[in-house]
Amino acid sequence: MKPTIVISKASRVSKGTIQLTGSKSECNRALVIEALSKGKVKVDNVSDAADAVLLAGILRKSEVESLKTEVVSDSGLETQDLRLINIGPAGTAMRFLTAYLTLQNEEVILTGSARMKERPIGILVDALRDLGAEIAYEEKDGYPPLRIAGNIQQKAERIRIKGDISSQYITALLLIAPNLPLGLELEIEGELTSLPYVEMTLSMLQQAGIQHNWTDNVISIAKQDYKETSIWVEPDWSAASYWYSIAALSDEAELFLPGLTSYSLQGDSVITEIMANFGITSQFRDGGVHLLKEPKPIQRKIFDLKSCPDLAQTVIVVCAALGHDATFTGLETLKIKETDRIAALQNELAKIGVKLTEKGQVYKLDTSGKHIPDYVYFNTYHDHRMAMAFAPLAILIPQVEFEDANVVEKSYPAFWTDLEKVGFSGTLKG
Ligand SMILES: O=C(O)C1=C[C@@H](OP(=O)(O)O)[C@@H](O)[C@H](O)C1
Ligand SMILES: C=C(OP(=O)(O)O)C(=O)O
Repeated sequence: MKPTIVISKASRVSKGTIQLTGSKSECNRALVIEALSKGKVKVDNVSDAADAVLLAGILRKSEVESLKTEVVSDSGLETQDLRLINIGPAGTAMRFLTAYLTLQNEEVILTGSARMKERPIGILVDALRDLGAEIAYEEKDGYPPLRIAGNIQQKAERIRIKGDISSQYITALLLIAPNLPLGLELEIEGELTSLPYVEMTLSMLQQAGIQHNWTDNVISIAKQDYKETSIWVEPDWSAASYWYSIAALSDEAELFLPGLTSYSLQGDSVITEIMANFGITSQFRDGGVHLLKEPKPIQRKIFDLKSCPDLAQTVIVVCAALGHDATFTGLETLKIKETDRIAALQNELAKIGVKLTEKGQVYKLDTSGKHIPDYVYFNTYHDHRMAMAFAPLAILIPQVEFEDANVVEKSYPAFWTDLEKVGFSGTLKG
């Protein structure tokens, strides 16, 4: 049995300094760039996020298992060693490695957690096959596990890819582009979701000396060499968002998050603008950001989160907790993340009497039935963000318990201990 954790907070004042770990998104890109640059590019401030630690282990070749498989060759049935790479629940690692492994000179099986086997990857596999890669599905078409042959024989340089399901497919292709013999011209079809993540990829490639051209819906990267440099991974703005919720739900708040800047590569830094609506000012000074609370009536009623899907749970839970009815758009991709985040939000918000209803692509939050019980048990659905987005509710609810204390490790292992620094108490059970 996994331990649960019970969280409470005696006062509604939140003050303290929290040093956040490195961005999982930046770190995973930097690690792939490091590996493909053959050591020319180094990564500085590697994230503690489990997804990043795992990817670092794989790319730096310590976390691999060997699998005995039987193959038929000219001399009959033989046993062959095949590397089995299991990336657990790490979505970016799954997508980035799928592309990366087509360039390596061995055949591998790439798999993940039970949930990963439900997260689609067909769009990326089709694009890689169009380039010339050999990839086969081991179980269900369109989903991991994959058997990736390596040694891509590139047959096309221009390919098309759908942009509205996951930007991670596009990032995966852009990351390998400088190493493709013919380079890459990627034509993005339809609306591009999670746009800041593609911009992050291109900026990080640029830091590594890789130039690109982006005209209309075509991104081109020629075959080219990396420069010798090191890439510094910024602290994680998605993790910072939970501190903004804590400030928003507190009566008084003064929090300092060192290392965060207003010119971050991370689109989730838009949390500063979103939370300004909830009376949180962000002052960038002393080498970080100070969060200060000035209570004010909330005006904004519509939130479009297409560019920052990882903030959806944070913002929706804050609105629910403050009894602020609002409309949300841009949530289409949430159903294929660590869990179906729409269903998970609906189930858990119902525990405080709040409804999230879906009408086409518009989601409405109805807080008219909101109530604050003395105790709530929240399920976490193998989703770190379900735990972290709901934890600030302990400011309003005397005791909140979470199904799986370890779930936060995916992106923010120190989350529970950091909460203690600002007056929360946490007790592990089981
Ligand atoms: O590229 C990245 O680092 C990410 C892109 C986003 O995914 P989608 O592009 O699938 O929305 C985001 O939700 C994920 O947490 C990280
Ligand atoms: C969606 C997320 O991660 P991934 O897709 O990398 O599993 C996330 O961290 O919220």
